[in-house]
Amino acid sequence: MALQPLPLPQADVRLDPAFLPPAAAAALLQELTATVGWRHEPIKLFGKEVLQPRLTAWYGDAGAAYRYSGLTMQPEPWTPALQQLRRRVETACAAAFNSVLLNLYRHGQDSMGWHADDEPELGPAPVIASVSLGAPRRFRLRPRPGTGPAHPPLTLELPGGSLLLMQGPTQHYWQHAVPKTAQPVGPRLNLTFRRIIGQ
Ligand SMILES: O=C(O)CCC(=O)C(=O)O
Ligand SMILES: [Fe+2]
Repeated sequence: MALQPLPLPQADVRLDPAFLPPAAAAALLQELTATVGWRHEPIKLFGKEVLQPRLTAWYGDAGAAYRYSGLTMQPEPWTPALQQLRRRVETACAAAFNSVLLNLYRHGQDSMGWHADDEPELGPAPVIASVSLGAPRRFRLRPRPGTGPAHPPLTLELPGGSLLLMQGPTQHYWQHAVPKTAQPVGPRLNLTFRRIIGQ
């Protein structure tokens, strides 16, 4: 299959629900779950430090540092499995990436709140390629409050092995989220490949 565009105004979002063959997706999920250096990072929420509702890791080229809360964060070096996936994603997206953020949603209570990936390090039109492994979870898109187009929110189900590409003006005009679910769901591992520009 190939990437198919979603009909959203002021956005360029494309989905391939079957990017990785099931056996390859299952093997990669198993390998990454076991070998990635997962962290449980705190975030500030309304002035209080709480743990993020998911585990994270960050890999990339040595030059792909980014600033976060006044700290310069250095990525872990690419593992062979992540490097191979990066090349495959680059070919499918016709884009180059120098880092990947991994999120492990351990169960239905792990989630990601509404946000846009619009950090200055990602440049004016970020290209974000998102690979999902494991349990399917809902992925929501909504117009950015204030600047987004008048359009209802959209809910997608991202299955294991899928590839979602967000590029062009998407991060300017839209936000996305992975809501919690009361359903019993197994772990889901998501990788967002990014290009960090200019140090
Ligand atoms: O888990 C997902 O599908 C989304 C992850 C995401 O939005 C991010 O890492 O910025
Ligand atoms: Fe995001």
